[in-house]
Amino acid sequence: MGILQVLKTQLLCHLIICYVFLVSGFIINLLQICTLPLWPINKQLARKINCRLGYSISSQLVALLEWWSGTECTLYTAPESYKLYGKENAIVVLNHNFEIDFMTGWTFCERFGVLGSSKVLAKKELSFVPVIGWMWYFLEIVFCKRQWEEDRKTVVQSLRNLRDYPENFWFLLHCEGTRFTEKKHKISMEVAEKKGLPKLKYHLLPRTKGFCVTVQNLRGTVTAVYDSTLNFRNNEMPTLLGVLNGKKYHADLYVRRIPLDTIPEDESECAAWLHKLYQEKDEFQEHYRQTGRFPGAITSPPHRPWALLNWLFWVCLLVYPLCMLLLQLLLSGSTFTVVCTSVFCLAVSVGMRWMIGQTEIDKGSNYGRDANKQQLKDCHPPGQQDHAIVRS
Ligand SMILES: CC/C=C\C/C=C\C/C=C\C/C=C\C/C=C\C/C=C\CCC(=O)SCCNC(=O)CCNC(=O)[C@H](O)C(C)(C)COP(=O)(O)OP(=O)(O)OC[C@H]1O[C@@H](n2cnc3c(N)ncnc32)[C@H](O)[C@@H]1OP(=O)(O)O
Ligand SMILES: CCCCCCCCCCCCCCCC(=O)OC[C@@H](O)COP(=O)(O)O
Repeated sequence: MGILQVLKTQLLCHLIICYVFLVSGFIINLLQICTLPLWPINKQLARKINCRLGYSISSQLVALLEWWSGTECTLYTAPESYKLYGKENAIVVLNHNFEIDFMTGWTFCERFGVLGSSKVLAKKELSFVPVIGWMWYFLEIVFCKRQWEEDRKTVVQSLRNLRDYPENFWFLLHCEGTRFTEKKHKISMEVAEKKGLPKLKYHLLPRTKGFCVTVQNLRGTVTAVYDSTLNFRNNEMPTLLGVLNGKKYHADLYVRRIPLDTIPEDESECAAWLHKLYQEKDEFQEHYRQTGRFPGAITSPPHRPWALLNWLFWVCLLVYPLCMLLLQLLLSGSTFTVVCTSVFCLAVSVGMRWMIGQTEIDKGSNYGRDANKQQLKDCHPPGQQDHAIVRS
């Protein structure tokens, strides 16, 4: 192991990275608040400014993945589709199996110049995560409680707001609605069985409502669906802590560009279309499992330097004052100040660890596991309900 690799595993480095992320994030959140008076005067300008500010936060995670951990991101796609990436609005349908799939998605956004404007249908809980969740308010991210009756109105309204968005954007949908676990998979396949749908081996059954409503409301704004299937080589199960420790992973993403006008307008046909898409995605994963690659040509988009430059800018700006502060603190000789600062640093570290915990699958929600007992009941014929509940 080289010196650099050892350095990457050091707690001090992690603390500095987290400090830079947090402090720069709070500064940017503050700048985003400063754009509030601009919204009623010049909404499009406010949106463009927020895209740049948002970029300055999310690109730090891209820099961490690309430059710190050196993770390789390979794209399998048709050359004729490749030409259009970044030049049109698109809905991205992505499997949800990995703790860092959001970072990998962001890395592809960065390579095609749509990172600042990228959107997602995200669970409401993420809006409370400091820095990223707060940044998302200003980027008009669509949040859902994953309770359709409550979500219907807000999701439709938020999608309609995106119709005149001034920048090209990719709107990400994890139609499975939650990350893959064996338990959730088992329950989800029980639902599939009851609905007479073919079983999926590598995916949970997709929830169709979010997809159908997105297609409906963004028709005319978005030109294509990017069916994206992600996997990592050699059965790697990447984690954010692994990335922070400088571990190099190998992401493979297979993307098919599907023109939006080929997707049925009728809701039940649209839902059936999505179920069929997930069956195809399952076959691609099977192909990957068997051959170690996806079908199609490899057309890896080049690295761009901007994420790294942005990160270095914040490091230069924030690390020097930190050193001065710590030096002054030590020289002050006040035990009280030193203890208070240590407690403060400890609290920040705990907060940071909590944020990282948001990405961890084993700390994930019960959605699709226990929370959907009622829905499972609805799918079961009378008499079989208790069995399903006990197993959930
Ligand atoms: C060239 C490169 C291309 C691509 C690059 C890749 C990516 C880059 C793109 C963009 C990046 C942008 C941002 C990335 C950054 C961060 C993202 C990080 C994470 C955020 C992600 C999340 O938060 S995921 C969780 C929230 N999102 C969703 O849930 C979306 C999917 N869900 C839906 O659409 C739902 O329909 C809903 C949320 C709108 C409503 O939820 P609800 O639970 O009420 O669902 P339904 O009413 O649909 O559910 C009931 C139906 O489901 C059946 N059911 C019951 N139990 C189960 C079960 N266990 N499993 C499956 N199905 C079940 C039930 O029978 C009902 O069936 P119906 O037939 O009646 O619908
Ligand atoms: C350079 C900085 C290093 C420090 C990084 C701190 C990062 C904090 C990141 C918080 C961002 C959270 C995005 C997580 C996305 C995600 O994957 O959410 C899960 C949901 O889809 C589904 O949840 P679930 O139902 O629980 O599976």
